Amino acid sequence: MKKIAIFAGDGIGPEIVAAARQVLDAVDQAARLGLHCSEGLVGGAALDASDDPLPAASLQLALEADAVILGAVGGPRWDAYPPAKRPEQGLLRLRKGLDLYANLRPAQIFPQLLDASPLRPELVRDVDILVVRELTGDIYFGQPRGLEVVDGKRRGFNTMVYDEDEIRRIAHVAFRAAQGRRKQLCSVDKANVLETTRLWREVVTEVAQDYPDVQLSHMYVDNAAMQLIRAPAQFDVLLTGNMFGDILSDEASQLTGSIGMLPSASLGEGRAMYEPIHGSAPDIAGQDKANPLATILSVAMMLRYSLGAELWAQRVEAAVQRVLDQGLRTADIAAPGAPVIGTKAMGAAVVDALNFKD
Ligand SMILES: NC(=O)c1ccc[n+]([C@@H]2O[C@H](COP(=O)([O-])OP(=O)(O)OC[C@H]3O[C@@H](n4cnc5c(N)ncnc54)[C@H](O)[C@@H]3O)[C@@H](O)[C@H]2O)c1
Ligand SMILES: CC(C)[C@H](C(=O)O)[C@@H](O)C(=O)O
Ligand SMILES: [Mg+2]
Repeated sequence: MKKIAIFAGDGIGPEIVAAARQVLDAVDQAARLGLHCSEGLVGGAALDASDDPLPAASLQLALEADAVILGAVGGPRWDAYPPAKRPEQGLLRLRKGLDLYANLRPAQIFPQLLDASPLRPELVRDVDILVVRELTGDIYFGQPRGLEVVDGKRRGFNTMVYDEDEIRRIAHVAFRAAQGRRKQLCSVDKANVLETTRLWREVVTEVAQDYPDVQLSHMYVDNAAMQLIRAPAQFDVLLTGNMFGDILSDEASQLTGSIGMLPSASLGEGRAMYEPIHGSAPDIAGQDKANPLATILSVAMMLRYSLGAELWAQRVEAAVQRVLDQGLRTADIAAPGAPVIGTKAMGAAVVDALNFKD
């Protein structure tokens, strides 16, 4: 038996997770994986119930699970909460508590959606990028941090910090990933200005010695942000820190047509969480409009990385291709004026496509 902890979270979280759960249940039944799924609270939903965005019981549930699925957290309802009590802190503490330092965010082009990308089809056609984002360090977690009043003036401060071990372990993940792909790794930093990322560049260069078959390049983050729009097909694996990875992966999602298409795996030693890269989308929450495919593709990543079910991962990915082939579109990936379907119908269509026999 494999234990799966599910945290739907806030906003569109419960809607996209319900759709992904249907897919997971269908696979579980067909493949006899023997999954045992338990639901827990994180984010705003947890704050409402317990005044803590990550209650101890939720962390425990995640620690005992073989894998975790997370929808999304946050929303305007909790915006005025102090920083440490915001829903997002629940997610960050969950990632840290499970030591999920490697966040893999694949930006893969679906040929059916070439028209949905704001970029010209010839620019994105050959895009296949894996963003490897460090997830438990950087300015997100550095101390000291805070808000204070100095000489009558309000001041906010955070600390960007990486030690060499943190950089080395994520670099190894990225090099190994590159070995299984096109063997090109671009490490993104701001080494011209920031000490942390100067160390980043040094350590990544040292780690490269262990991977002579991988071609390493370095790029400043401002240039990388520009190159992702100018010529995105030049990238294979993009290795970067927590904050740059957050921003660049949202940017990369647009190459695919929508942030609603980008799944992710957050991996540690023997632990893993699967989460779409997008947020709780308060503007469309509760309206059956959200695209559940990023979450469904995250389930495919879970089948691959945590459940040893590669064949079923491929079947889920093929089912997503099939619904796109059928022309089924949620609003975010539909051409202007074209018919759209809702979150529930998209989830059901993927389940149907799973059962489809050629
Ligand atoms: N992993 C997470 O839980 C996570 C990630 C990002 C943001 N957030 C939180 O979510 C809240 C909203 O943040 P935001 O608006 O900056 O980012 P967002 O990703 O929630 O939404 C940005 C835009 O993308 C759209 N969008 C996002 N996911 C979509 C989907 N599946 N289908 C269709 N459209 C989709 C939204 O409607 C919105 O217009 C904030 O509280 C933020 O902190 C959480
Ligand atoms: C909600 C927030 C903490 C989170 C992050 O910055 O990591 C989100 O933007 C993401 O990309 O998963
Ligand atoms: Mg983000």
